[in-house]
Amino acid sequence: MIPVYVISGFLGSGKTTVLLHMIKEWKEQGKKVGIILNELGDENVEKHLFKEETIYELLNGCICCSIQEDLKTALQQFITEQEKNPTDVLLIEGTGVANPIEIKSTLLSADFIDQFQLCSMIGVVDASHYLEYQSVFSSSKEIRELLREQISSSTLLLVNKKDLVSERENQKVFSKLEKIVGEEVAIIPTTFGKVSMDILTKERHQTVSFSSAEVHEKDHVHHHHHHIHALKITEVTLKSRKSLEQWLKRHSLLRAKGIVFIEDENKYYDVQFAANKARWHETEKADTLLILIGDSLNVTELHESAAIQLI
Ligand SMILES: Nc1nc2c(ncn2[C@@H]2O[C@H](COP(=O)(O)OP(=O)(O)OP(=O)(O)O)[C@@H](O)[C@H]2O)c(=O)[nH]1
Repeated sequence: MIPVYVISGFLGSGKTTVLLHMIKEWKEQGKKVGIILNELGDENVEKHLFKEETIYELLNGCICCSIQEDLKTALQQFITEQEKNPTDVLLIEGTGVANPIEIKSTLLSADFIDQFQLCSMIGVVDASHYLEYQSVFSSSKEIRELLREQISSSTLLLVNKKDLVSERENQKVFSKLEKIVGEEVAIIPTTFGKVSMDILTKERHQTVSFSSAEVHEKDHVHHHHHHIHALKITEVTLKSRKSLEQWLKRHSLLRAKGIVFIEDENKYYDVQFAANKARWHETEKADTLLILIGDSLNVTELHESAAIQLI
């Protein structure tokens, strides 16, 4: 049976960061890692990060309606590929708006239960935005419910971005999370997802393998998160980095990522915008594009505004 680790968490919480950390550690141990990535939007802008791994992508994941079918196909492909190209461990990263219960129930279904061993459901929480996302004043009911689902289905919680919060706030987030998951689930504060592999890979299936009746019942609850949209803009040339940051903030986007060309500097950048902060890394020449993700986006208006003010 192939060990599987599922990484879930809200948009921009640090899932990919944790994933890269785990891959690096496993590679150092000589293990071969397979990855299934589920991206919102029909393009995986982070593909360049996984040059050496075998990736199975579920693009344009409209989570609740299609993920299970797509995931089944990807898992079947993975099993077929195992014969030629054996992998020691499989990592699955959901989109920031996926409900991990759907991933869990697929892995525990009759088709796969003998092939995969679900070792842990790792939930990543952004400590610097948790309280805001839980507040009735600053987030929608949908986002609050989704976060709760992501948290309550985890068997290990990483409270990431510890560097951005005070000890007091960290403690507050910790207590709130403990109320949801109880004392059995370890809650570990992290910065850039750094945590020892012993903690990450500790077997936690007592809590993972819940009864088949429960899986069945949960399977039939449909969780719709259709208000969260992804929009792709291609051929992105910008005057300055600042102009994009201001534009993203003005439109209250939850998340943006992509590769853009900055005219003022004559350089290409990989940009990651999460929790109202942008991070820039210079990159090689590439096709430019931006994926924008937000709650109840007005797609037409955004396209028009981007065309006038941005590009
Ligand atoms: N300050 C700080 N930034 C972090 C930390 N962890 C991740 N980041 C940054 O936060 C941004 C989002 O991180 P990702 O790992 O891409 O988040 P994700 O959960 O995969 O995001 P989605 O693809 O939207 O689901 C990136 O710019 C990271 O470099 C952290 O602990 N502290």
